[in-house]
Amino acid sequence: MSTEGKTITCKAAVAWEAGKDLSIEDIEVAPPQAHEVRIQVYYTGVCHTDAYTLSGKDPEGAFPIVLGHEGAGIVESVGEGVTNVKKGDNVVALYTPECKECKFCKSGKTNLCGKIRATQGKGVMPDGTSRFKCKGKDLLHFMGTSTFSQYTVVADISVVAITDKAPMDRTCLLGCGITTGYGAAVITAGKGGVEKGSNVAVFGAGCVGLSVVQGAVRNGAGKIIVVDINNSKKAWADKFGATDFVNPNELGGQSVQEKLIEMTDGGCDYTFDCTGNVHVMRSALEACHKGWGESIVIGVAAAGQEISTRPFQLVTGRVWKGCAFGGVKGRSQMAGLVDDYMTGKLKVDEFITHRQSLDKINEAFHDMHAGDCIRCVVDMRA
Ligand SMILES: NC(=O)C1=CN([C@@H]2O[C@H](COP(=O)(O)OP(=O)(O)OC[C@H]3O[C@@H](n4cnc5c(N)ncnc54)[C@H](OP(=O)(O)O)[C@@H]3O)[C@@H](O)[C@H]2O)C=CC1
Ligand SMILES: N[C@@H](CCC(=O)N[C@@H](CSC=O)C(=O)NCC(=O)O)C(=O)O
Ligand SMILES: [Zn+2]
Ligand SMILES: [Zn+2]
Repeated sequence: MSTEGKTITCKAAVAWEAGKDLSIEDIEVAPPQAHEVRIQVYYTGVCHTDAYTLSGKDPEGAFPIVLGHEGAGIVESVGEGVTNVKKGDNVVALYTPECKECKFCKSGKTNLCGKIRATQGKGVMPDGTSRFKCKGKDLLHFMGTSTFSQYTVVADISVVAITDKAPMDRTCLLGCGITTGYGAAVITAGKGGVEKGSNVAVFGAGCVGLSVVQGAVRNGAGKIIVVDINNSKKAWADKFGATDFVNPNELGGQSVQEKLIEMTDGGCDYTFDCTGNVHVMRSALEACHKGWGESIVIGVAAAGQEISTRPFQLVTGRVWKGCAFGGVKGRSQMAGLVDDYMTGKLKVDEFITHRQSLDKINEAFHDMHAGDCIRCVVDMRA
């Protein structure tokens, strides 16, 4: 029996309040309105940003909410006026939408689309309302995607169709972590990616950091130095093609920036913060080469946290920049990433260290904090 045009009751992991476990609930998901798409979510990754918002440290975090933003699934139905995807398409949800017509999209300078950012940040659909209800209460949407529900509704500009040949338990990870790190290295850094032979340091060897390493390898970087406080990450760094590993806690009196400057004859051409720690961000900037070194902030830091350095660091030519979703334009560039995955040019499977079913999604959050987890994929149908 078709569910088109009807409210669907399904399971979802609801965050009722900050700092508490998610609760598996039956929720009602309303049909998609004009320019909206209802997706049956098959798989979702759990990203540190979900944990960050759940912790209560996100200034935009509000509750109750359906978190999750790293999801793949199949379009169940579309609202009026939707032309970019159709019922039955395999899709990836995009927390960085691409309308192709706003000032940002047309600028050619950024992947940040401005069309629905304000409502997305408030946890509602572009018309200002929610499609989720539980126990008579509206639930908020998260990052325009809310993939911790078996069905979700997203704006049509927040979804991209991909080949049905690609396994969804892998493509879900292209919805955030892998794309973010890889894009930061091949799109955001420099003038279109790190150049061949350049020296790179990656702070934090999680899914995002290892994806930066993957991008740096792809672009033929010289030294690729992974910096992490967890020695077990050395094996991971090696696996993805890093040339060196530094544990900042094992440098005696030397600072990590001094160590990296020493290792690279004056400093790195590119550094990436993939930790979300503002002190690490400072080290990453100061480890850059005088005159041209660029540091890219990817990590998300809590409300109230600020970065600082001596302005002299910038006066003498180091550059601080950052990116969301790696600078990748989801609707235009996702198919290329999926192709790269399917043809063996982009590692994805290698990031999956843990798997859980929806009813065990809180375990996925615990896995994430355990130190041996790169990504946990949650099967939303189990
Ligand atoms: N800008 C964007 O678009 C996106 C941003 N993010 C953000 O990127 C960050 C990384 O995400 P993810 O890869 O999933 O996170 P992970 O926690 O998996 O990776 C972070 C790594 O950094 C290590 N680390 C922690 N402190 C330090 C330190 N002082 N020096 C060096 N390494 C350190 C951690 O070690 P340990 O294992 O010991 O904790 C861990 O290996 C998060 O802040 C996340 O919110 C994520 C996706 C998109
Ligand atoms: N509400 C948060 C925003 C945190 C943030 O920067 N998010 C990234 C994506 S992180 C993915 O895992 C992002 O897309 N930023 C651009 C944006 O427009 O939000 C906060 O205020 O800290
Ligand atoms: Zn994420
Ligand atoms: Zn736009």
